[in-house]
Amino acid sequence: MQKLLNRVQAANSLLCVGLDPVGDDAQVARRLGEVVDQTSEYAAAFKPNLAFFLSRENGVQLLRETVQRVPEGIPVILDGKFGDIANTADHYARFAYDIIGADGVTVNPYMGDDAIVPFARPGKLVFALAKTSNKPAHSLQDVALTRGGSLSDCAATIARKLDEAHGGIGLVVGATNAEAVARMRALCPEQWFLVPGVGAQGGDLAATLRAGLRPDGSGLLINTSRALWQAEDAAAAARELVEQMHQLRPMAV
Ligand SMILES: O=C(O)c1cc(=O)[nH]c(=O)n1[C@@H]1O[C@H](COP(=O)(O)O)[C@@H](O)[C@H]1O
Repeated sequence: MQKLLNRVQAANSLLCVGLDPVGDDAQVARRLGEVVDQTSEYAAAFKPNLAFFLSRENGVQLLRETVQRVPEGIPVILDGKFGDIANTADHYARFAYDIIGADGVTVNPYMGDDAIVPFARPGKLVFALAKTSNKPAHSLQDVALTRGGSLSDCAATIARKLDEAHGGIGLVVGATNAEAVARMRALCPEQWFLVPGVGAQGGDLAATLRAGLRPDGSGLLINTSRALWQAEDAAAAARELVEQMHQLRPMAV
C-alpha cells in the first residue's frame, strides 16, 4: 500500500481515474493520452478496465503503453475482476504485474481464498469485489447466510482476514448504496475500498465519503470513468471532483 499512501498524500486526492476507452482506434489512442496527461495531477490512482482493451485489436499492447504513460509514483490498478483457481490465478497475476506492469488488480472472490491469494505480492494492491455498484448483482450479494450476515458481508470478511495474513488486500464497494458502504466500513474498519459508481452511475459522492471514510479521512479510492472520458475538459472535471472531496472530507489525508 505504500505507493498508494505516498501518492494520496502527494496529490492530496482520493480520485481514481478510470480508463474505459471507447471510440475508433485513432480516437482511443489520442483520448487515452489526453485523459492520462490531463488528470495525472489529480489522480491518486488510475484504473484501466481490461475488457475495454481486450475488445480491440492490439489491446494488450495499447494497455501496456497506457500504463507506461502514467507518471512514476501513481499506482495503476488493472480492473480485470480476475477470479479463477490458484494455478490459473497465478497466470493472471503474472499477466497483470509482469506483462502489463500494474501495481494492483481487482479480483472476484467467488471461488474463494485461492482466487485472491496469488495476487497478493509485496507492494501490490488487490481489491476484492464485496458489494458492487450494479443493482442486479444484489440478488446474489444480498443473500442471507444461515450463519448470519449476507454473501457480501462474507466476501468483506474474507478480504479482511486475507489482508491480515498477506497485506495489501482491499475491497471493491459501489458508491450507489451509501448504507452498504457504511456496513462494509463497519466490517472492515482499516482496509482501503475502491469505490466505483460516482459519475455515470449516479453515486452520491458526499454520502459515500460520509459512509466510508476512516477516521483519518482516508481509505477510499473514488473511481469515475465515463464522466472523465466524456468530459470536454478532463483536467477541469478531475479538479472539480478533487475539490468536492476536499470540501466534504472531515480531515486532510
Ligand atoms: O471493479 C470495478 O471497478 C467495478 C465494480 C463495481 O461494483 N462497479 C463498477 O462500475 N466497476 C467498474 O468501475 C467502472 C465504472 O465506470 P463509470 O460508471 O463509467 O464511472 C467500470 O470500469 C466498471 O467495470
